Amino acid sequence: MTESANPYRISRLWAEFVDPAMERAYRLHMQPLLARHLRVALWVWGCLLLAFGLQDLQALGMSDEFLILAGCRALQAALVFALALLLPRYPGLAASGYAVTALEITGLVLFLPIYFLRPDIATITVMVLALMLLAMFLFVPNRLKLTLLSAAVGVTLILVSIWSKGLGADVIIGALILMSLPVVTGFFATQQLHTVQRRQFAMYSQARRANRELKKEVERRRLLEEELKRQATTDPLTGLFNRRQYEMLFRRERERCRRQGSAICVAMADLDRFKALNDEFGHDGGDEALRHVARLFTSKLREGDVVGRFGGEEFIILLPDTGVAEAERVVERLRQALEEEPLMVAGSPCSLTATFSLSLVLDSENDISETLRRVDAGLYRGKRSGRNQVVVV
Ligand SMILES: Nc1nc2c(ncn2[C@@H]2O[C@H](COP(=O)(O)OP(=O)(O)OP(=O)(O)O)[C@@H](O)[C@H]2O)c(=O)[nH]1
Repeated sequence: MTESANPYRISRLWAEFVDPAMERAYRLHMQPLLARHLRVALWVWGCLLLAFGLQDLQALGMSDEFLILAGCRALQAALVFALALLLPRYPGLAASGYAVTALEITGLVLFLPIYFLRPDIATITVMVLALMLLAMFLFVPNRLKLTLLSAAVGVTLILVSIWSKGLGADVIIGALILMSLPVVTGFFATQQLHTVQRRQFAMYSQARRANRELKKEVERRRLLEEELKRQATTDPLTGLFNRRQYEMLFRRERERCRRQGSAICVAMADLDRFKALNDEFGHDGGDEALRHVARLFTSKLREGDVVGRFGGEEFIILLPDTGVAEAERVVERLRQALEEEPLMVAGSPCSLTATFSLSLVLDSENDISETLRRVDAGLYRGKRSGRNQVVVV
């Protein structure tokens, strides 16, 4: 992957993902946490504003100066609490950062009057502002570039205020150095924190993506395995069990019936004069007829019964837990259904019958081929004596 195509690349300066979509995904992921942290910061901020108001009252009494400062603090506290109350409903306000930035800049503007109204603590005011700048970086969750914008506004405002009071360049430079310290410290500390958080998110996203790919691969392999198993066990033309599978099913059912003391019968069906049908409708028409027979047999039998394709136009039917009399009824039902169900081959109706032979599996027979030898003889008899009938051997 080239550097520019890497969606996890983080800008060194602003500690944000270069890819806007990834940055959006990160902020959406962090939104609940950011909203929670911001709420706490806002409540602390609002309470501090009110506490400072009490201190102003103590120092200034009920003077005009106090009322102006109190008005500024009350307005700022109201805005801070309003955002804190809005956050649970609109957590997106925390992730975008614009609302917090507007609040920070308003806060800095409303903080300034104290510098003019209480000249006795002007130096302390500048130091408090420096602390506020540091707190903005470290405790108020916001995007780094937006916090830097707020800090730049704060520094400019205080420097202009100092200048407007007619103080010398040395004082202005001193204030600038004092302000730079928290801004630089806060900037680099936040930059590191944001970079680490985004790296963690990148690792989390990569792990999630790898997990998704893995799940897809597992599903693909499962389907492939199922398909391979289906191909290994079924006849591709009719979808019926192939010889290997019905021989295995015979052994299993034979064993189960033996344990449970129940009977098991095996039947064979051979389509009558199938060669003629092939000759008349072509090989494709013959295939269509074979699929029709497979569907018909499967639909007329019980779930536990087994239908397989022996080869060509011959079918095998295993009837577990079934005695000869019942098996004969079942097979006769198949014969009649085949005779009666309309079969359309290549759009034309065509009559199709089959000769059936069936037998009970004897105690001595453990392999289907032993039973089939006898069943096959019955089939031969049925063909010779007119076809379209059920022979019990
Ligand atoms: N279309 C198609 N025909 C098949 C397939 N397998 C075997 N056949 C055809 O089935 C026909 C079987 O013919 P025969 O064994 O002579 O038997 P029949 O014509 O059904 O005559 P009887 O069994 O005596 O009633 C042959 O023409 C084979 O080519 C197959 O998969 N598809």
